[in-house]
Amino acid sequence: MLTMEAKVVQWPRISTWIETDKTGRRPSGSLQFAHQRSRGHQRIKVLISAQIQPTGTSNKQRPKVVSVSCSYKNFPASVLKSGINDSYDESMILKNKSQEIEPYLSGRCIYLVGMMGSGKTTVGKVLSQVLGYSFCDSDSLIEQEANGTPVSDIFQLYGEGFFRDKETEVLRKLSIMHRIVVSTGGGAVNRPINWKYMHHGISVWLDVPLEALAKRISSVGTKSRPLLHSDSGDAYRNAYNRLSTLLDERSEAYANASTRVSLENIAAKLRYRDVSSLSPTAIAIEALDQIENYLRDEEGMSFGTF
Ligand SMILES: Nc1ncnc2c1ncn2[C@@H]1O[C@H](COP(=O)(O)OP(=O)(O)O)[C@@H](O)[C@H]1O
Ligand SMILES: O=C(O)C1=C[C@@H](OP(=O)(O)O)[C@@H](O)[C@H](O)C1
Repeated sequence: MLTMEAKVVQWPRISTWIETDKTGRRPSGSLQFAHQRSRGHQRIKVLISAQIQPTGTSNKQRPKVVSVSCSYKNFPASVLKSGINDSYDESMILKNKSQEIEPYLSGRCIYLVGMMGSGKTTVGKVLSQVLGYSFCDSDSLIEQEANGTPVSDIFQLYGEGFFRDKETEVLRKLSIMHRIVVSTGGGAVNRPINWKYMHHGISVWLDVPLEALAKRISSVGTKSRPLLHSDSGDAYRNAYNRLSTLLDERSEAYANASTRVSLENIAAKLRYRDVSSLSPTAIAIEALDQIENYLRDEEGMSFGTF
């Protein structure tokens, strides 16, 4: 989005006056201007609106512009200039973005990968809803296949190796399916065979700072996450230390994903101090942006004007 902002600044010339509304002797109302320009195969359209109000009773007083907004690619000024600051904007952006991208996915599944607590389930549900996809949690499928035995019990009763085999089996079955957003288990990235299956679709690595992961996990508890479970000590510290070791072991494997969504990058773009204020919707928007970039690189696709 930062690059979009730069593009808006680069082309200040306004070519078309779309609408003007002046009432009575004292002007008030709104002005809208659009500027279109071709860039390669894309047409870029920037829309600038100004709300105008009279400042007093005297006709000599000049009207004042009370707000100026600018949008580009359906991104309103709040996003382009000062970040996403309202959930209505976010929902609209997400909806528009998903409608743009969905046809180019050709039904391919989306696999969310990332550490425990990175938001694969939370963000995955948002994405599936806007794309009109089904949602699947690979841990839940493993539990179903084990007659409802929870993941933590599977680990305890049969060991991690057994769980990993089931995980691979579930990913193999999903790889021939379409139109599903899959939330994978945090360790699914370790086996190369799992990548073979996940590369049937598009994978998205949710890259979340350790502090945020440990905070989220220690607040919900580690009972359902056997690799993090500990009965004693400081929950945050324990989770942080264990996650840190796992991340060291897995970073390279996560980087196999088709795309990466860095919460630190989103927070920086939106000028948030830290990632804890980022909503699942804002993260889903970035995921769609990254998927769009991936599709463009992959196919050299020509997306329509936005
Ligand atoms: N953007 C977010 N902001 C704050 N909390 C979140 C966010 N995304 C997820 N969470 C919380 O973090 C915890 C783990 O999220 P979850 O989606 O289950 O992660 P995963 O499926 O990757 O293990 C849940 O309690 C969830 O509510
Ligand atoms: O990171 C891991 O190895 C694991 C993550 C868990 O899934 P979530 O990432 O959904 O918590 C679950 O598959 C299992 O406890 C192992």
